[in-house]
Amino acid sequence: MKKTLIGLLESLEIQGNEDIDITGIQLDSRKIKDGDLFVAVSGHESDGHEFIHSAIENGAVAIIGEKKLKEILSVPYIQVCDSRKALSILANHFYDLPHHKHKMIGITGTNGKTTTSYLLHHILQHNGKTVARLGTVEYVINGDKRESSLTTPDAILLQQMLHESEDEYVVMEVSSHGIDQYRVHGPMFDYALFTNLSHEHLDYHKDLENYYRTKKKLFRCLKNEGKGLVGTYGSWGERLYEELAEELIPSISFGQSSGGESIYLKAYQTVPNVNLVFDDNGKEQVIQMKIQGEHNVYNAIGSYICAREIGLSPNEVIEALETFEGVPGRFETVEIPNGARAFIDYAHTPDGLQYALQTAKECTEQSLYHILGFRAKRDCSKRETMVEISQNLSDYVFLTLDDLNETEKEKMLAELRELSKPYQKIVVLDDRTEAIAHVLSLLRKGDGMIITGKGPENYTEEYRYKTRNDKETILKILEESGFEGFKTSL
Ligand SMILES: CC(=O)N[C@H]1[C@@H](OP(=O)(O)OP(=O)(O)OC[C@H]2O[C@@H](n3ccc(=O)[nH]c3=O)[C@H](O)[C@@H]2O)O[C@H](CO)[C@@H](O)[C@@H]1O[C@H](C)C(=O)N[C@@H](C)C(=O)N[C@H](CCC(=O)O)C(=O)O
Ligand SMILES: Nc1ncnc2c1ncn2[C@@H]1O[C@H](COP(=O)(O)OP(=O)(O)OP(=O)(O)O)[C@@H](O)[C@H]1O
Repeated sequence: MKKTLIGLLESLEIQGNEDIDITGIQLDSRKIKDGDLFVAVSGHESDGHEFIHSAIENGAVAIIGEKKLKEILSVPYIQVCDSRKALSILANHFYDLPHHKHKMIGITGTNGKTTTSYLLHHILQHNGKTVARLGTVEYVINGDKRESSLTTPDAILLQQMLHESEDEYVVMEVSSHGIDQYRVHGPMFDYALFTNLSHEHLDYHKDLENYYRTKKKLFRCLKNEGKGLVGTYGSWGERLYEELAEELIPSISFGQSSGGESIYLKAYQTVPNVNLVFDDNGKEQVIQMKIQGEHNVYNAIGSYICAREIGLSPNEVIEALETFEGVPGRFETVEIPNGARAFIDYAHTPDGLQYALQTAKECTEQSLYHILGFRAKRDCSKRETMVEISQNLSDYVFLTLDDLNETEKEKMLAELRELSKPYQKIVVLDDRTEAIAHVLSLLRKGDGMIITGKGPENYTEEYRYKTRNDKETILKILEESGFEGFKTSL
């Protein structure tokens, strides 16, 4: 790709005569190549403006920043009000407004983004459409899988992938960080889907009101003909739906009750599998899925409504939903030959944990064992509530390590011990894989073990078992114990 600086600046409405070629845009001075434009942002950890010289040394031919510099640079410097916003606009233009090529579906909410994006991907693909999917687990473009760096990639990577993608549809998760940092910006979505909102990321947003307002901004990124799809099974969704109506942003709701919607849930069952009965424009429909849990009732109906809005028939959507196998690390099940079960789930918020444990409890006839930890340097204010939920819904609780995020192990263990103090049945174990081995040795017919927090994510710490993640650990221990014929849900 090649664009002129002045051509790019026109999109920012800044005058100038810097007639030089720009061959790439970078946010990180370490990634700069000859001919790139470097955008300096005032970050949360460091200040991008401090890396301007290093960017120039690495080959940057122009710099955009939001601070007045004390010196004159050897390359043009353009000062803007907000570097991240400018970056979003520039990246969009650099890659020729690639959202126009696709039907774009943005999914936001505290929980259920990944699951809903997988459901929609599956429904559309099952019906012969080509689909890109961007989110926490991976980025899939033109059928190729790439490692995901952030749930919502930065504006440069996002626009680059949208440009590269030849897919008709793009289903992407939009995090509140992504919205706040203008990784998405401007009218780029055909559909914006809100799943729910609950306690999460308060280290970043400070309170739920700010968190909500940030999520709501996604609905300002709808294209002219775009539509909002709002889960109203929680009070924040109800509020959002009302506010969008007041602001004349076309949207439809999905939830438990009929508030005049054309599609609404009539009844459902959550275990052994999700079964839904709902009304679609006066006709009763039934879906029998392979996945479990009340939360997946809402994820299924949200994806159903989106697929119907896109133009698929009820049968086309239902047939696809009934063949959906599940999402890696989202209530993934391992059937142990002695009649016990293990569940791996990515729940890392109080609300998600409530749903995950409730589902595990419903799937377990005897005792339920819960193994959980907390990622260090992430919203600590949710930890006490999560421990309380675990204490209430499981019979035995084991607190162990999650991603330490460069925190001292002893410091984290002390925090876990403090959290466990009020509860007698909570045990703190420092090796996640040993905690799994210990609980596996206790499981009898009818018992369940649920491990939450990491889903399919790989360990960042060294443990006794040299496995990469919770699922691998379970399978390795079962193999070593001589169990044969165990079945996994994915
Ligand atoms: C808290 C947060 O959101 N941080 C994001 C933010 O980083 P930042 O503002 O703190 O950047 P910084 O590290 O202070 O550095 C400032 C600038 O200096 C630049 N720099 C830095 C060093 C250097 O040598 N040269 C250089 O140019 C950096 O590239 C950056 O542009 O902007 C960066 C560039 O876009 C992101 O990579 C970074 O995500 C970090 C890695 C992160 O962990 N983010 C998480 C919290 C996040 O965004 N998660 C959400 C999902 C959450 C969820 O729903 O679970 C996501 O969408 O992934
Ligand atoms: N609709 C929902 N409501 C509440 N909890 C949910 C819902 N869907 C999933 N969960 C719970 O949240 C966990 C994470 O689900 P999922 O990955 O789909 O959410 P997410 O919004 O993508 O989260 P993240 O952005 O952190 O990856 C699941 O493992 C489950 O425990």
